[in-house]
Amino acid sequence: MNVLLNPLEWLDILRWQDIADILIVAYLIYRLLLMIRGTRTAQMLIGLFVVVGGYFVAQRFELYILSWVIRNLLGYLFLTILVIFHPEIRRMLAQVGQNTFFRHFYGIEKSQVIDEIVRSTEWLSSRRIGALMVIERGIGLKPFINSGVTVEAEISKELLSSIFISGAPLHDGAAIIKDNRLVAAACFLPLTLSSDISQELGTRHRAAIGVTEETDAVVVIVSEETGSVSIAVAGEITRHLTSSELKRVLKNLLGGISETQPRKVSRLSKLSRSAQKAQE
Ligand SMILES: Nc1ncnc2c1ncn2[C@@H]1O[C@H](COP(=O)(O)OP(=O)(O)OP(=O)(O)O)[C@@H](O)[C@H]1O
Repeated sequence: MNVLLNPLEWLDILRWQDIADILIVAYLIYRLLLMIRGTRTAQMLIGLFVVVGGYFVAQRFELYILSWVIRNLLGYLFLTILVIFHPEIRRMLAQVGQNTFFRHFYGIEKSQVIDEIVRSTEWLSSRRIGALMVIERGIGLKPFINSGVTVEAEISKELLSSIFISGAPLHDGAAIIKDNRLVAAACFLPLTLSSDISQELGTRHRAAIGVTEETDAVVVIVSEETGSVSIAVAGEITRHLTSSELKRVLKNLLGGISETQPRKVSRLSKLSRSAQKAQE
């Protein structure tokens, strides 16, 4: 195909499929950029572009050894991308599966679990008992479940609360909820390495953010120091929630409305309003 055609000639040979093709690819790139914006993946992607750019420069100036080295490196590019971006790829695929259309096939009913979680956080927060509750969504949490102690029990405010009482054998670590059941406690989660997080937040909050960077889980945190309740999702934390705010956000995230994008504290009211509308 002659790429030096003038714009009118281009219009002549362009099929509707080509336009659809371009729009789909542009949309996918846009979604990808949205997903990685502000994350360490964005920095890695820039690094990758620098290497690819280096290759073209080396070719242009006939630097044969450098070209050879970069060409061999790029040979592993596909594998490298899979390894570097595997959390994003998993999250992206899970988001596709969580699309409202697909939800109709497996309809998640979590309202009772949400009530028990909220009642438990109220109880824990009023007594300043630290807690970390991870709720599995699309992406399996098996490695984290395996790091703790199997529980396999029906969720109740009493059970959840008693797990975190200081000195209880399972209080240290995270409780994991899967398919409306408490499956494990005392689980170890990966800590986030992000430097954007407030210095006030210690390892409990860092672990909550860490697991949401790698998976699409929703994490509820009660601070032992302040009693403050927070929620973490998609690598973002929203702090100082009241019980009704927590309930609304959990309903929004687990109860049917697709909300998997990173959110910030300032988005809470918007999030809550949309959840409220959905309830009406
Ligand atoms: N990687 C981890 N996985 C699971 N739980 C963890 C992890 N790291 C710390 N925790 C939990 O957090 C507790 C320590 O919390 P720490 O005081 O350091 O954090 P914090 O964010 O300041 O929370 P708080 O506001 O409750 O004090 C540990 O006793 C443990 O229960």
